[in-house]
Formats: sequence, structure tokens, C-alpha cells
Amino acid sequence: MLPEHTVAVIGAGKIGELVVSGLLRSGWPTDRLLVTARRAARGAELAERYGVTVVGNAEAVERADVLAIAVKPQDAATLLDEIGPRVPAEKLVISLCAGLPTSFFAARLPEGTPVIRVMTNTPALVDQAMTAISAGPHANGEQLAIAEEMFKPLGVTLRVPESQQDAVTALSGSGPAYFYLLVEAMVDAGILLGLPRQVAHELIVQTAIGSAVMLRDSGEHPVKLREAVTSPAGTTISAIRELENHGVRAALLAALEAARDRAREIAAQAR
Ligand SMILES: NC(=O)C1=CN([C@@H]2O[C@H](COP(=O)(O)OP(=O)(O)OC[C@H]3O[C@@H](n4cnc5c(N)ncnc54)[C@H](OP(=O)(O)O)[C@@H]3O)[C@@H](O)[C@H]2O)C=CC1
Ligand SMILES: O=C(O)[C@@H]1CCC=N1
Repeated sequence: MLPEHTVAVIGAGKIGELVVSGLLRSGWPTDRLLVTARRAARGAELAERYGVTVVGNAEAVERADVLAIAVKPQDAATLLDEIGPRVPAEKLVISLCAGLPTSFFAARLPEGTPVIRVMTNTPALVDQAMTAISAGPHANGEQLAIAEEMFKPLGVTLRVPESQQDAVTALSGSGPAYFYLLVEAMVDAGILLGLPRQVAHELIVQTAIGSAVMLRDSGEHPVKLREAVTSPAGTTISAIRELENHGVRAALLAALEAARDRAREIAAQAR
């Protein structure tokens, strides 16, 4: 299905760029995509890399039907001071910002502007994103479908109530970083055990991929999958005892709670 909408990605940093590249990979026509950047050099880089049209924020607001806001949450108020009053209420605003509720945008946009909150993640770069989508004020099913049309080609999408978005941010938004940290630590453990770094890296990355595919495709609970690896008096249980002794499970509970709390704090600090 060819998109009927023109999308402007406002603030094409890391996340904005992955939306641009993902849309283009999915066949989104270049002439239905606009990009804005704060620095001219960044705009030129994106124009060169993707052949997209880079415009100012005001022109993006005028020409696009869908405004995907991908600036840092701390920059959102300044951006909305600039563009908010110019956004006609029939445009769809999609926020990709962590923490900020749709009410933050609604308060700075003309009455009746539909706002959708989206939390995606960096595996969008390989079309394996987890993207959670929530309707905010004035957003109807048709507009949620537009957001899904944009993000489905980048991976998996899920509709969630907006009240769950800070938790979603803690789990899947930040989630890739936790897995990368684990991989980094396990590769270092391989070094400790005397393996060459490249060998340790290959062993752990393929083990991560295999485990992830089994989690997704086997239909088995993670406990069952772990038990199948854990032989009586074997090697795995010795490692698991150490993980439990070091409070890894408790650390993850605390870590994700801290991420959720930081999302709330970002919203509270946004002016
Ligand atoms: N990184 C991630 O994994 C995830 C991030 N997010 C959310 O995505 C958003 C973007 O994050 P990320 O891509 O990491 O951050 P970046 O800093 O890489 O991108 C933000 C971009 O917005 C630009 N910008 C800021 N203000 C303006 C403006 N007024 N007009 C035009 N462009 C502007 C910045 O320009 P300049 O280069 O000059 O700073 C920068 O290029 C955040 O709100 C974050 O919470 C959501 C999910 C995952
Ligand atoms: O760290 C952050 O704030 C952003 C939001 C989710 C992932 N990265």
C-alpha cells in the first residue's frame, strides 16, 4: 500500500534517522518524506545519505501531514515554542520522545490537534524494532493506523495505553542497552577465561541470537528454556548460583524501575 501521507521527521538525530532509513527501506516514496535538522551540516549529511529533502521546521509543518517529533525531550519545549502555534489542527503529531506525555504536546498545540506517543528502539535499524503506540488527545483509530503503517515495516508494533509508556520506555526503549551491556560483560568473561576477544565475541553474539530466536519462536516460557540448559551438578547451575549471589535479578528489577522513574522525572522537569 502506498502511503497517502507526507511525513516530516523533525529533529533527525539517531532516532529520526532510523525512522527515515526504515521508511525508505520499506518503500516509502522519498517525495513523501521531509527531514529537519538543527545544524546545516547534519541536514546536508542526511540529504546526501538518503536523497531526502531537508527543510526548515516551519516548511515541514506546512508541507507534511504527519509530524514525527524526534528531538530530545529537553529540546521539545523550545521546538514547540517555535512550531506549535503554526501547526494546523488537522495535522497528526507523533512524539517519539521518552517521558513526555501527549498532554505536554497538546498544551502547546492548537486545540484539537491529534497527538500519538510512540516508543521505538534502535533495532529498527535492522527492521527488528519493538514499537509501542498510544493514542493521546484527539487521536482516533485511523490516526493510530497511520502510525502503525509507518512503524510496522521497522519491526513489531503494539498498541498500549499511554499510562504504560514510561514502563515501556524502561523495558523496550532502553532495553537494547541492557543486552549490549550483558554481551560486553560476557565477552570480557571470555577474555578472563583465556579466549581471544574475537572468538569470545562470536560465541556470545551467536548465543544471544539463538537464545532470542528460541524465546520468540519456541512458545516456551523462559524458565523452561533455562531449565533445559541447566544439568544436575553441571556447569550452568554453578554460574546461576553466582548470578543469584550477586543479585542480578534484583539489580534488573531496580534498574528498570530507575529507568521508569527517570522517564517520569523528565516529564516533571520539562517546562
Ligand atoms: N536513542 C534511543 O535509543 C531512543 C531515543 N528515543 C527518543 O528519541 C528522541 C531522540 O533521541 P536521539 O535520536 O537519541 O537524540 P539525538 O540527539 O541523536 O537526536 C535529536 C536531534 O534533534 C535535533 N534537534 C534538536 N532541536 C531541534 C530543533 N529545534 N529543530 C530541529 N532539530 C532539532 C538535534 O540536533 P543537534 O544535532 O544539533 O543536537 C538532534 O540531531 C528523544 O526524545 C529520545 O527520548 C526513543 C527511543 C529510543
Ligand atoms: O535513554 C534514553 O533516554 C532514550 C529513551 C529510550 C532509549 N533511549
